[in-house]
Amino acid sequence: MSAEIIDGKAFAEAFRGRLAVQVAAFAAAAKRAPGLAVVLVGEDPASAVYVRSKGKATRAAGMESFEHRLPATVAQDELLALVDRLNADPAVDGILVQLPLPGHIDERVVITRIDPDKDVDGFHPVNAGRLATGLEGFVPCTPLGCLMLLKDRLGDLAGLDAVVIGRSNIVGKPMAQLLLGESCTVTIAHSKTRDLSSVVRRADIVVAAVGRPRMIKGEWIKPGATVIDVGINRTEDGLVGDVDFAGAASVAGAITPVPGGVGPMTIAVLLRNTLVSAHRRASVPYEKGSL
Ligand SMILES: Nc1nc(=O)c2c([nH]1)NC[C@@H]1CN(c3ccc(C(=O)N[C@@H](CCC(=O)O)C(=O)O)cc3)C=[N+]21
Repeated sequence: MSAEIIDGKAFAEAFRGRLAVQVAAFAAAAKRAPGLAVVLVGEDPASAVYVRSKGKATRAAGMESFEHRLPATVAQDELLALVDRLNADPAVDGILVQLPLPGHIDERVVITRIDPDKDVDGFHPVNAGRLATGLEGFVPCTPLGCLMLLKDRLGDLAGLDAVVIGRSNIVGKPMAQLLLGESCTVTIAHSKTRDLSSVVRRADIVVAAVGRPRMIKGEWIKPGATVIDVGINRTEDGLVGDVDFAGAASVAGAITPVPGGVGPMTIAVLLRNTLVSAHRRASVPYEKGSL
């Protein structure tokens, strides 16, 4: 058996096309475009690439992109002052401070300074709490993108066994919350989990977000399972995921590739969250479920 390859790149492109139509409708109603501010501290080349592709995608969807570049040596207070200005700027619906930040800056302090209602990354503890308690807020882009791919393939997820490998605040924990919200039976596995292969073998849905190249082996996968690979690891053989793709693709029912799977969904959901924020802030109603 050979798995269906879930084409996240094509899905994200189609989704961004639908978003552009909804952005135009928002702009006509609100007399302004949705605005996303991206803050990049330092010159990390990989981060600079992401920030550039976010800016391109933002403009292509008809939104305004405000890019702020600060030197790696910037004082934390100066970064916080920029966040304060963006919080107060009516043209800014979404604020993203690219992580990681230089060592002398406390990421938690910066993230908690962002207005939770502009926190389109969904990283603010208020948004984590809203997700955990079922309140409206912002959900982190990568796990929400993974959920969109899962629902597109599987429809109703209720009752399915889901295993999330990784417990980060950015992917693992919110992914588990989302799957729980869909009435999956959710297991969160991590580096201290005993007998990981047996835990993975139970799962109808496997989400791998550990950041270790090809750690999840094909023999661990239940035949027919859906495998979502969040890992982006730069290795000597190029970009690889957390899942041994060749091994898993021979047993899974469907699997996301790296690249071209989850990554493009992250940016598409960032635009989606920004448009949702714009609607809420401008009190322009939108159809729930259409975004
Ligand atoms: N506050 C914050 N929010 C983020 O969302 C955030 C961040 N900081 N810091 C960096 C990571 C990384 N990230 C990616 C987004 C898209 C791709 C993506 O589209 N990847 C392509 C491949 C790109 C390549 O070739 O490198 C793919 O998987 O097909 C990857 C990684 C968002 N991040």
